[in-house]
Amino acid sequence: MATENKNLSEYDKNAVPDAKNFRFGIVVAEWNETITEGLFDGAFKTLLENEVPAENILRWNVPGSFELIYGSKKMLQTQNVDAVIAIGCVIQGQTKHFDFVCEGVTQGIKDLNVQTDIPVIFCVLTDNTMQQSIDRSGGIHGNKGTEAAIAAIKMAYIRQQASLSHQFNNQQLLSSGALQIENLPLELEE
Ligand SMILES: Nc1c(NC[C@H](O)[C@H](O)[C@H](O)CO)[nH]c(=O)[nH]c1=O
Ligand SMILES: CC(=O)[C@@H](O)COP(=O)(O)O
Repeated sequence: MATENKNLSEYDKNAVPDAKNFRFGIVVAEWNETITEGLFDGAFKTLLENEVPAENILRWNVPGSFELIYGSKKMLQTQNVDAVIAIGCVIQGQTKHFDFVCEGVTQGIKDLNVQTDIPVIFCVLTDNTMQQSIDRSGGIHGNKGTEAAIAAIKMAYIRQQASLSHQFNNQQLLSSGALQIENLPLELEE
């Protein structure tokens, strides 16, 4: 479904997990800052609407979308966060640079999701025109920042549940005697 048939800001609040104990990092690219500030506002307000305390939301700025990769990596490596939202806006110019920035940041954020334990949400507009970006950062098509905040809450919840399930399974195995301490599987680094 294309964005033009979906409002990016619409979501079912009853389908959003309890987020008040989660901590979120938001890395914001300064390129096209009128757009990225609109995306940040959408994400920040949505997290607050879902009872995330403002003090549980950490923001870092980076120069451009390509730097979202390194900024998100250092954020999740050094800060106590349950998910990171990477916010950027890439708009087609006169050259192929757009293609390389978009592909690079897409692959880089994908790699962080594969290689680390913290979900990194892709909130990067890759638009042909400024008007398309305006429409998707609080305009007629809603705000992709809102969509990203909901995704961040849902992925933080999945990470939490997966960790609890893993711990419970180990306890079950221990209490049943099927597994002895000495051969308990190594805990994944948090
Ligand atoms: N043209 C856009 C850029 N370009 C800059 C790169 O993201 C990067 O900062 C630079 O290549 C140095 O490494 N960035 C955007 O976020 N949006 C653009 O439209
Ligand atoms: C995505 C970009 O880096 C691009 O907007 C820069 O513009 P240009 O391709 O005209 O150099």
